[in-house]
Amino acid sequence: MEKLKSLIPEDLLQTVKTSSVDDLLSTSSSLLCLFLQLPQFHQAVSELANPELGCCGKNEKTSLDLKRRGNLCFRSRNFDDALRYYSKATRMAPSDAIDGDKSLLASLFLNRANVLHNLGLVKESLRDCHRALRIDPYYAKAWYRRGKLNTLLGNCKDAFRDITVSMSLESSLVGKKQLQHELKAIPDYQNKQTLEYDEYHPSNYAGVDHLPSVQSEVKLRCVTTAEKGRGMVSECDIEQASVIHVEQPFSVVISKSCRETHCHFCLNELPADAVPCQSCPIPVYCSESCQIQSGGMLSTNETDKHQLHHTFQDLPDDIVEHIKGVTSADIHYSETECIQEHQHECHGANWPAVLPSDAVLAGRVIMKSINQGKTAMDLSNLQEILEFSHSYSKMNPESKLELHLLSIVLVWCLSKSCCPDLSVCEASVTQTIILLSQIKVNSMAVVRMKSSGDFFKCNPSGNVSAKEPIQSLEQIRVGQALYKTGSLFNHSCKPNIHLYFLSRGLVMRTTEFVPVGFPLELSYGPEVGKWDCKDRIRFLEDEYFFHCGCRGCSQVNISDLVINGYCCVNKKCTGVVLDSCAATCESGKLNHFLTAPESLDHHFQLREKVCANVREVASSLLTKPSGSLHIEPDICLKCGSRYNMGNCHAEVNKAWNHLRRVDQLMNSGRANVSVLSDCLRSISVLRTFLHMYNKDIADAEDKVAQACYLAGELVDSRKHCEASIKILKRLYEDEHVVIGNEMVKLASIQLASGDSNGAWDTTKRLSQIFSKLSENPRVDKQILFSIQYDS
Ligand SMILES: C[S@@+](CC[C@H](N)C(=O)[O-])C[C@H]1O[C@@H](n2cnc3c(N)ncnc32)[C@H](O)[C@@H]1O
Repeated sequence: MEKLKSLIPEDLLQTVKTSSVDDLLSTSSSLLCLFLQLPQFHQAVSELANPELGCCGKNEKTSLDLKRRGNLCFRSRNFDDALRYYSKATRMAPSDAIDGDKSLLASLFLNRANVLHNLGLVKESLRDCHRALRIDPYYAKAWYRRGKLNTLLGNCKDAFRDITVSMSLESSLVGKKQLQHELKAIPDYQNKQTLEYDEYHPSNYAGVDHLPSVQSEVKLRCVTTAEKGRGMVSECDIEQASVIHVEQPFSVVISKSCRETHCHFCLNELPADAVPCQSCPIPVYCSESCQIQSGGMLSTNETDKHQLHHTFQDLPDDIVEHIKGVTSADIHYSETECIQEHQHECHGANWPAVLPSDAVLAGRVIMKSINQGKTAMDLSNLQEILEFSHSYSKMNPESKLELHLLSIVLVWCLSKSCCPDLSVCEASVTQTIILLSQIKVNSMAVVRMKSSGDFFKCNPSGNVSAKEPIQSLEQIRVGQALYKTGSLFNHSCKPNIHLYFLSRGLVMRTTEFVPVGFPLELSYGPEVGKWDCKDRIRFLEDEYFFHCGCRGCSQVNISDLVINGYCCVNKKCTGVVLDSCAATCESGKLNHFLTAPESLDHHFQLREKVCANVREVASSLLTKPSGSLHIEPDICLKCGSRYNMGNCHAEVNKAWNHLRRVDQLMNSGRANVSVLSDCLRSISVLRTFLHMYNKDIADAEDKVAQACYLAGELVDSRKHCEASIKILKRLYEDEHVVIGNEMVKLASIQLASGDSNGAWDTTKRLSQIFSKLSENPRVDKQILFSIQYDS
């Protein structure tokens, strides 16, 4: 993009950077005219769009080379590396490539099945045998391995049939004899039931999670207001933790950082036997079901049924039926289920691998609209059909230029690599710029909760030393998706709904009781308690182009008063002192303070139900009549004492620098007892100057807990972790996920120190928190596991 930018004359550059949405046809036209005449442009885009110049096609030679390396690793019993090489080789192998007298792909699946078997991954290994047999039904070794694996799994009837098929394909007498021996070794198969269905058939191991149902009584309505545009409100009273909305995405794309670790369709973590796209090496899927729904084809060789009968004519009918059952590609999806979002990307060109996720997502939206016959080939009606809002005119100049360049490149790439009818003209570029700006404000990051390391692997008996970092839950961004109705929910820094994802699906639940007529709002990122008010406002202006006027940003709340607050000079006073920056921001809210409409007062009282000692922090402010409220910098909000901040900023910064250094030492595994005394000194400095509920102290306590844990000082570790939780409880509501995350750490410390009763209680509490927020089986499973382990 930088190269393209340098080709634009200064006056055109300025016109583009200062353009409004009404100027887009003209700015797109001028840029297109310029670029289409320039050889440098043609060279740059042909490297992206021309499949001949791309490196995103299958490559037999590379696949064979990877297979050879896999074989070497296998021979030296380095199974982990062998698995990696074989998996890479399956991605590069063309479906028609032959190695010796076998299909390359089938032999790779069987080799990988051997590795998986050696790694103890029996089910995964069985699935790979299945894949090999679907491609080559006459693959004796694959039938043999399948038989061995089925024996291991107790599927004796299947094992008997598999080995019988393998024996019928074996030409040598010695081999036949040996297999006969194996058959006899299968435990009393006649008396064992075979599985009702083949558990390892592709149609039976779809990785996609099912979405819960919306509560039947829940009714939502879309309303439009001058401040926020469209938004969703409740048409009835809605109880806390009700599922209010579920939705599959209009379009979705995997994050670049997760391309090797997560399924490109359902976005769940990849199993060891991931399957590649049939036509290109870019995506990998957790199962055939995801592979097909994404637009790929099943790796199969629809063998002539006649020939099958002929080859296996001496075998009994039930075994021939077994062969047909195992080798057929019996997995069907209706046209609506096959989303085919990837199909246009697998022509070998580089652009899907190189362009940013936003652009790949835009490409998917465009191709979906074209394939469904909804948009013209100059995309002129794209904006109307999508109906997403956008804020192009409010974007910063650099972003406007970026969007122009990206749109021209994307339209060119789509047209040259997969959709020749798509016209590269000012209309299509204009619509693509609008689409990209819609993606900016409407797309959601699809996230997953991930625990660091094996969850609670410490021994509850307490005799395991704490060498690993404390267990914690973190969110990872696995994809980016557009949801048509989901995008109508506005933002609030004090949200009343929480969203989570199951596979690609979006689920929204209320986090509190929502009265009829009240807006249903989620957080786009910043939340009261997590960020201070000015940072939240700045973030939303930069990323979403609006000035937030939610109740968190327009009404005084305790969290915003204390989050960056200093303590009062009067050591007996619990009041809070604000610096000038925070005081300006908070006093701006006073106009709105206590002016909420009568009908909503009850709701606010519920929200502001804070424990007595937190209310005390700003008690004078909270008890004064709204007209006489006044927030001044450097003055305690409770007792009015003046605080000369003097060098306290410098002292606080110095303490933080110490703590950051400890962080680095911990990350490089060099935390020891001597760094602990540094930590404790720093905490004590922070506690001298900052208000007791300042978020910085909670963060510092968390770090110190981690350092103590690594140094084996488990009693102190627990003390600091609990101190962090205590502060978080002042800043957030009791059952906020942030508190849950800190409790995960506490439970892990308790387990390591042998306090199984404490860990049991903590785990129950955090399980309650997570179960209110999510039905994500991955998170629940982890929590459940810890409970079972401990009990
Ligand atoms: C995902 S859309 C939400 C739906 C949007 N209101 C509509 O009409 O389509 C995000 C946009 O809604 C508006 N918005 C959302 N939350 C807001 C808030 N708290 N205050 C002001 N505007 C808001 C902003 O324009 C933002 O860029």
